[in-house]
Amino acid sequence: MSRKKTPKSKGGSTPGASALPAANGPRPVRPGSGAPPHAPPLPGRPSLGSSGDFYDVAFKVMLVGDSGVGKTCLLVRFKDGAFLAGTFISTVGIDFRNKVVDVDGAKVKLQMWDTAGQERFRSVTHAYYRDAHALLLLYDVTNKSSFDNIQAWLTEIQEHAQRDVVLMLLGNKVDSAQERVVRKEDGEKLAKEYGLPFMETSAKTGLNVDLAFTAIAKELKQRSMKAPSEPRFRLHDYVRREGRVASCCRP
Ligand SMILES: Nc1nc2c(ncn2[C@@H]2O[C@H](COP(=O)(O)OP(=O)(O)OP(=O)(O)O)[C@@H](O)[C@H]2O)c(=O)[nH]1
Ligand SMILES: [Mg+2]
Repeated sequence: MSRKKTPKSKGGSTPGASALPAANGPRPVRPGSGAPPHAPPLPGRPSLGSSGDFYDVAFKVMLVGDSGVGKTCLLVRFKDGAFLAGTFISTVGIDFRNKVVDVDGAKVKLQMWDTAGQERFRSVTHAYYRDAHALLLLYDVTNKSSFDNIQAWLTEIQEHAQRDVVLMLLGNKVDSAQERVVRKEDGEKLAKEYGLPFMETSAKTGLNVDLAFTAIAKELKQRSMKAPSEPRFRLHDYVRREGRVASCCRP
């Protein structure tokens, strides 16, 4: 996979681009951050997390992609069911949130790492790749350069993440139909090229947000706890079958 040179995204940065602070500079991370997770997956009987949550197994899920594609909003939508409208506050370094989800009777704790898309924090995020069990790679359907940069992100993932990391491509902000510049077909084509499961999402409306995280949780849970008699979970098929299409306006 070769690193593709691409122009800088609007308000964002590319992996491999030079470090340039945002025009108005990043501000501190949003409240609600927890302590960094450190435990490996823990198949077995329920454990008690530091925040008092019981779970059977824990996994680390990392969100990556250009600055402004909606990583933090996607995470907040999944965790709290809310949309962070208003002023864009760029993530500084890395932020952490936990959520325990029920997957086929098992309590799966997702330790979610929200990375900064800005290039100047890239060395911080590099350190976390190798411990991630799953990666959600986002682009913004209203921002062509964030889509063009996916190839460079994949190169970065290949360099720093585990070989068997679960990876999913998400095209976010599909609610912004008027501003859409990346067609769903283009996302599908790219995903197919790299053998990735793919969905379009909206942190604003919640479209496919729970599904993306649930699909990841199912895949990871099966990898660590699958009973011999249990049929194999097929992530691609699940995502294709369950994924919803934005109800309006294809370009
Ligand atoms: N319309 C629409 N806007 C969104 C959506 N998701 C995020 N946004 C907006 O896009 C901007 C950036 O969102 P963030 O979630 O902060 O972006 P990020 O990827 O975390 O950016 P960095 O922290 O800099 O890497 C904010 O103004 C959000 O309100 C979405 O699904 N639809
Ligand atoms: Mg962010």
